[in-house]
Amino acid sequence: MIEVVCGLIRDDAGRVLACRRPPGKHLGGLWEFPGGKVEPEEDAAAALIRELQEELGITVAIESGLTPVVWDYGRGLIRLIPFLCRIASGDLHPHEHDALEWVDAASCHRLEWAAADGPILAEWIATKRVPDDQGS
Ligand SMILES: Nc1nc2c([nH]c(=O)n2[C@H]2C[C@H](O)[C@@H](COP(=O)(O)OP(=O)(O)OP(=O)(O)O)O2)c(=O)[nH]1
Repeated sequence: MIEVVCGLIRDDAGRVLACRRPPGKHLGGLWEFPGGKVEPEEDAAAALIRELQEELGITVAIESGLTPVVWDYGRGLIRLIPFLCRIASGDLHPHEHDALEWVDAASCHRLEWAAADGPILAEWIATKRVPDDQGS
C-alpha cells in the first residue's frame, strides 16, 4: 500500500485549491489536491507540510483530517489521506502543476478530478452543509 497525503487548502471564502496534473504524468490533465507520497518513517502531517512546501512554496497549518480513501489505478493500492489546512505563510508558486484554481462546493464539479478524490470531495461538501448556526 502506497500512502499519499493531500491537502484541502481552504481560503476565507470557503473555497479549496484544486491543482491540475500536467500532461505526460500519470493521471495527467486531471485535477487533484496537492500532496504526494509519504516517505518511509515519515508522519502523514509532516509529509503534507513537506510536499506543499515543495510543490507550491507555501507553509500550511493543518486543521483536521478527513477520511482516507483506498484506491487502485491498476498500479497497486494507494491510501489517499486528506487533511483540511490553511496557508500559514508564503505565496502560491506551482512547481509541479500546470494550473491552479480555487473552487467552491458548486464549481468543483466543473473540473475533472482524479477518481480517488471523488469521495473526498463528497465528504468536504457534506461537511460544509452542516449549518454552523444550529440552535440559534
Ligand atoms: N497528490 C495527490 N495524489 C493523488 C490525488 N488523487 C489521486 O488519485 N492521487 C494519486 C496520483 C498518484 O497515483 C498518487 C501519488 O501521487 P504523486 O503526485 O505523489 O506521485 P507521482 O505523480 O510522482 O506518482 P508517480 O507518477 O511517481 O506514480 O496518488 C490527490 O488528490 N493528490
